[in-house]
Amino acid sequence: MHYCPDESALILIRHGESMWNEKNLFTGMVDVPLTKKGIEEAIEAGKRISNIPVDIIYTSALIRAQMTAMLALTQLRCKKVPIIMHNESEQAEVWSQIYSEDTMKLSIPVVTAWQLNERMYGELQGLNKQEIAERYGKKQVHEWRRSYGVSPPNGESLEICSQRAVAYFREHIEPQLFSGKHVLVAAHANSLRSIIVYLDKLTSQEVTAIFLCKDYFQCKTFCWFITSYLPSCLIDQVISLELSNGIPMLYIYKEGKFIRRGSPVGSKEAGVYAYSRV
Ligand SMILES: O=C(O)[C@@H](CO)OP(=O)(O)O
Repeated sequence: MHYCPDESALILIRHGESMWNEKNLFTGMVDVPLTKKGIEEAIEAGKRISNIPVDIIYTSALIRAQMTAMLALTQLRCKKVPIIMHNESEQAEVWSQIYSEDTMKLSIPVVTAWQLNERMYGELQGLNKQEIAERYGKKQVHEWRRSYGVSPPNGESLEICSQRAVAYFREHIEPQLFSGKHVLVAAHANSLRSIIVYLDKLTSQEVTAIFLCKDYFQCKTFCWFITSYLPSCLIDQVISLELSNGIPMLYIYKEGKFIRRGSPVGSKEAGVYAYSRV
């Protein structure tokens, strides 16, 4: 499919596997790097979006998302250089100036924002997910992990995480898309889930229902019921709200609407992207 001048692409990528994902530990705002597998996932994600002419990148302030963005960018066909913008102080901004228009044209600004960080998991951070499920019960842990309004002990609920992530998206990222820029966002399971809820205009009740369904998907009879009675759009949402590590999700912004296009797969022809259902 070719790009139309009046549409812009929004690519959401959850970071590749982190060293605490590998150990099945609650990570939240703890800043851990990618594993070797996570590095490979990030490079593979880059291959899948290599034809999309990204104009600007947003990542969280955490290294696993920043590594994912930088590694994915090594695969971009346009061969532009991603440059992390430093505006943590006036001096940082001045001292990181680029004094060449041509060089600027060959670079892609990378904006880091703590508002896109993973939800803060409070007193669960660093603890093993399996052990916590055995200690507090699967239902309680599922509620902490996947409900909309319930917070883990001294942590953020998805709702609280959404308030900061979606506010940032609307204030900083949406205007870029409105102006026709193609945007890549490399972030985390819950901050991206928050943004998808906003893009798909889901209500908090639908989010909770979706996670209840997802939980029962493993149960055969319930699965028969759900696939026979639930609208396919909701079943799709059960799948797409859970972004897998390093699998890009593509939205097209067109005429004031966000259209989910599934996960892009790189194609041989420049400027063309195909997409597969997630
Ligand atoms: O531990 C975390 O930070 C998150 C994402 O890995 O876990 P969960 O999938 O339970 O939200």
